[in-house]
Amino acid sequence: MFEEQLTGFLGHALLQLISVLSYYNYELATNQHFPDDFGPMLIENPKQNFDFIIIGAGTSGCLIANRLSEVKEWNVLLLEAGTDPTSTVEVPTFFDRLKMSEEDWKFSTTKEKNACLGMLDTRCRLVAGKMLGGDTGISPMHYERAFPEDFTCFNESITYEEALVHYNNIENFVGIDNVRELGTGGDLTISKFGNEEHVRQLIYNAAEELEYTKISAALQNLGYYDVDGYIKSGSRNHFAKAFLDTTRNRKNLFVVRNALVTKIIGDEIDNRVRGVEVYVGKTKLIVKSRIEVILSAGPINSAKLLLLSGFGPKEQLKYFNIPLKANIAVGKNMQDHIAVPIFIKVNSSTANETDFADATYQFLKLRKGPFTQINIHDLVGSINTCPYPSSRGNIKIYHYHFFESDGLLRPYLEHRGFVGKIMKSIIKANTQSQLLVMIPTLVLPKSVGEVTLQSPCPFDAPKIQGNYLSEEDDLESLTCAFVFVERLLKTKALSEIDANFLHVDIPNCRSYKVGTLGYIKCYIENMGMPLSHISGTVQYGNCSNCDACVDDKMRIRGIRHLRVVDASVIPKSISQSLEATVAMLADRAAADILRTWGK
Ligand SMILES: Cc1cc2nc3c(=O)[nH]c(=O)nc-3n(C[C@H](O)[C@H](O)[C@H](O)COP(=O)(O)OP(=O)(O)OC[C@H]3O[C@@H](n4cnc5c(N)ncnc54)[C@H](O)[C@@H]3O)c2cc1C
Repeated sequence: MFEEQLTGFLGHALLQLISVLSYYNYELATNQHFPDDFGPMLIENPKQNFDFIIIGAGTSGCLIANRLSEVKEWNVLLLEAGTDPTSTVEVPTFFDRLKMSEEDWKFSTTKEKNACLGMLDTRCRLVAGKMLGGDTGISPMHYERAFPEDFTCFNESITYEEALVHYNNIENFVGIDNVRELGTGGDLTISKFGNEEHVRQLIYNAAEELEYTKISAALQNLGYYDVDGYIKSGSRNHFAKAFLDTTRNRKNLFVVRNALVTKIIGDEIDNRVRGVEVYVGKTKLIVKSRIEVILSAGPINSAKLLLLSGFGPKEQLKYFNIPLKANIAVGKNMQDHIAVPIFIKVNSSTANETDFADATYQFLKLRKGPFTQINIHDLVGSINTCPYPSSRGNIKIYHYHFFESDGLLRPYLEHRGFVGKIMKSIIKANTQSQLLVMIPTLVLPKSVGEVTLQSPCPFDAPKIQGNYLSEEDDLESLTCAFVFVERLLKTKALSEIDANFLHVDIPNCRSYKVGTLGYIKCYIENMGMPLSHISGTVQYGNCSNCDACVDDKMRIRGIRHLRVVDASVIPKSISQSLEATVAMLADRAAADILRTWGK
């Protein structure tokens, strides 16, 4: 079945690569980059004390573990629910195939009212990486610093100038196009993807006709650009590789896989956190921390774990009979970027001739060629639309290109959860023409969601109410972006390839005339989907009487020795992708920990 679906250029090439990998049992995954699994030793002796326990070896967890274990006197325990990234993670072009895999937490929202209406059961799928490296193992690897204006949400606790120091600490840009002056001495190698498909030049030309010129690595806020990526020598440079590799020989960093933390434990008398309850495989352990517990489980799981441990809204915890430790607004204020894929039929050929065997050889032997690329997803437009434009651009447009009868189209649609009729209509169109997908994404949404508990059982998924597009302004913004894409299709550049809007058969929108405002809104509500760029669930703030859960040092308010360091603390969606900023915050938190507890 899987093989039948893999037709089209990349589908064939993918199949070839997979068969070569399995025939030769080719090990692409690089677990030799990581410290050994300390799980068996921890089970044998759980009573040993650690100075720091870090929950989650994702983006923030790997970076913090790296920084803290630089201090030889500190013993650092890093607990990760997932395992080592597999071979698939290594190959950049497979980035979209990791959704719904074992390396994805596979979350979904409750039934939505204004978005994802064309998805199964009207639930939005949310993706989150479950492996060493976390989301950096599952994302398309875009690396973008936030804009100075994005820092207003930190209430002046973090200035752009301070952030620049930490961005620089992390980055190691290799290549010539470093106009934004990214750092060059850090652990995270960043470069360009180097895709040169003909169609991207046409998109650049079309955007230019609408006065959005090509900008270099987003030096300016508005325009089209080739985004930077954390890719190193043709492979994904996820954060476990970038930040755990150099720690391999340290004797004071202990990394445990298959370690699901189920509770943060402490003393009510002095409001002090003292360790965690964790299942290593099936073995339940209590592990103690001498200095701090650092929660870096990502924006959904960090909120869930805090709630399970008694840090959250009083009423909710009472409902689940969880003893209250701090009455704070955990789980409220969930922010995300929301996107709408617009499918476009391309009737002229835009394909570059590629030899499948050659592509496979190029990747396996030389780490070059199409497998080192992420389709044309590294081509990004940053534009401004009504009704509330922003100087940083309120809409990003991402791109994807499917060749005729492309076998990667079905998994693309399935992983996003589209209902059968919608899938069928798009796949049918693809048997006759190539498809270009333009994906306008609202990066500064007003709608706010919430993460709560489904039950007090730590093994149950949390309840996630996305509330996507619940604010009318958000729907208006995406409607304006949709109209912008229609204008792009009318440009001279895109007329050359006979690019036309694909009329997708969306059962809920059949009563609308295609092209009317009613149709566009219906299209957005049905096809609109989140990008899982989630933040805000444990929000940061420097005020004493507000919904902030952590202070400006990311410590849980009113609680000692517990910090939250991950995407959940960012209080408001930022206009750029999140990883660079999440890493910047982790580097800043590590510096603060070193200042506070260092000898
Ligand atoms: C599909 C996708 C694509 C994205 N694309 C981009 C992009 O291209 N560029 C960009 O800048 N941003 C992107 N983002 C956003 C960005 O990746 C995230 O905001 C950021 O990586 C989050 O980092 P984090 O440290 O908060 O959490 P994560 O990186 O998610 O790490 C959390 C880790 O904690 C582990 N964990 C969770 N619960 C427990 C527990 N109870 N016990 C033990 N371990 C636990 C998880 O398994 C995971 O490894 C993307 C996000 C997703 C999901």
